[in-house]
Amino acid sequence: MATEPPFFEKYKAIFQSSADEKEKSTMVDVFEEIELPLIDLGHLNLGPFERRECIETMARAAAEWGFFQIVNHGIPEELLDRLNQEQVKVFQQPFGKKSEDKFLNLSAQSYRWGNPLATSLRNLSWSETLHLSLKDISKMDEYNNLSPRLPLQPAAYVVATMSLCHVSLPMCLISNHKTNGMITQEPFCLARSTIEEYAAEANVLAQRLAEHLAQNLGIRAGYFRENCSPSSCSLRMNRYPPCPYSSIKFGIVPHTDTDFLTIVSQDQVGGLQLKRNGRWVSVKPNPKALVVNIGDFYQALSNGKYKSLTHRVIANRESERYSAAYFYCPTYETVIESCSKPSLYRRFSFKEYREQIRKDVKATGDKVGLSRFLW
Ligand SMILES: C=C1C[C@]23C[C@@]1(O)CC[C@H]2[C@@]12CC[C@H](O)[C@@](C)(C(=O)O1)[C@H]2[C@@H]3C(=O)O
Ligand SMILES: O=C(O)CCC(=O)C(=O)O
Ligand SMILES: [Fe+2]
Repeated sequence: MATEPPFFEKYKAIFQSSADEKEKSTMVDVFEEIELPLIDLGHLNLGPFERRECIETMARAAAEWGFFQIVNHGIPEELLDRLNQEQVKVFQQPFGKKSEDKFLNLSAQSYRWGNPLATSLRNLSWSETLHLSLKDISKMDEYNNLSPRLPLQPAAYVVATMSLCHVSLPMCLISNHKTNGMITQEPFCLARSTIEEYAAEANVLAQRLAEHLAQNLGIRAGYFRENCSPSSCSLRMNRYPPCPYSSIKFGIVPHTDTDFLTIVSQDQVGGLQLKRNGRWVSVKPNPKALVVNIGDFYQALSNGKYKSLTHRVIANRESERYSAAYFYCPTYETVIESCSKPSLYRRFSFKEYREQIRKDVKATGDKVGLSRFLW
C-alpha cells in the first residue's frame, strides 16, 4: 500500500468492514457539471446602477444557489500563488513531522489527516488539513531566514554538512526530494507572512461581501464589523491526495459550513460538489475565480433567505487537489438571531452551536447543524 496517506489501523478496519458493503455498492460517479454564477466585483466601482445590479445578482445567487464565484475581488493573483506554494511546502513534510505536537508551534489538532472520529466510509474524509486561527498564524514558526539554501546533495552528505555548519538545526525541518534518482534533503522554509497577508486580505473581502449581502435584509450597518474580526475567523488549508481505494467516496464528507460565509480558492483539478434541489452536481473549477459560499450563520441571520448548502469534495483516483477556505466567523459570544419575524430559528451563540456540533460529531460521526436550532 502507498506510504501516503498514513493508513491508520482504524481506517483499515472501516475500509474492510463488511457492514459497509451496501455503501460501497451505492457509489454513483457520473454527475452533471455546472458553472457557478460569476460575479464581477469590478462592477461595484462602475456607477450606482452597476453597483446595485451587482449586489442584487450576488444576493440572488446567495438565495438561489448558496454558492457563487467572484472575479476582480481585490486579492492579488500573485498572493494566491504564494499561498498555494506555502501550502504545498507544508503538506510536503513527512506525516511524522506534521502530526507532531507543536508542529510549526501550532496548537494541537491544527493538523489533521482525515477525520479521526470517522466511524464508517460514509463519514471518512480522504484529505489532510491545516486549520489555523489567527492566533495560530501569528505564533507560527517562521523558517524564512535560513541561508544559504543547501545545494542538492545525497542525503547523508547534507545531514553531515548541516551538523557541521552553523545553521540552527532545531529551526530546520527537513523534507525529502527525489532528484535524478538521488534522495536529497533541503530545509523547509515557511513564509508565515504570506499566510498572514492572505488571512488579512481574505478578511477584508469577507466583510465587504457580508455587508453587501446584508443590504436588503435590514441588518444594521456595522453588524459584521462589530461581531467579526480576523481573530474570530480561521483559514483551513486542504490537500486531497489521490485516493487509490475506489470504495472511498469523499475527499471531504458532505457538510455545511459553520460561519457567515466562506471564501475558497481552489486549483484546476475539480471535485467540489453541491447538493442543489436534492441532486449532487459538480462545480466546474475556475482557478481564476474565488468560490464564495453561505454558511449556517448567514442562513440563520437571513431567516432562511440565503442558503447554507450541503457540499462535499469527491475523492480523486489520479490527481492531487489543493484548496484553501477562509471561514468568516463571529466571536464565540456572538448571539445569532434572525433578521425578520417570525424567525425560523431560535437564538443561539456561536459557542452553543460549536458545542452542539462537537457533541453530534462525537455521538454520530456527523454534524447535524442548523436543523437542531429550528423552533
Ligand atoms: C467530521 C466533521 C468535522 C466538521 C464537521 C464534520 O462532521 C464534517 C465537516 C467538518 C466541517 C468542515 C467545515 C468547517 O471547518 C467545520 C467547522 C464544519 O462546520 O464542518 C468542520 C467540522 C469540524 O471540524 O468540526
Ligand atoms: O476544497 C473545497 O473546494 C471545499 C472545502 C470545504 O468545503 C471546506 O474546507 O469546508
Ligand atoms: Fe465547506
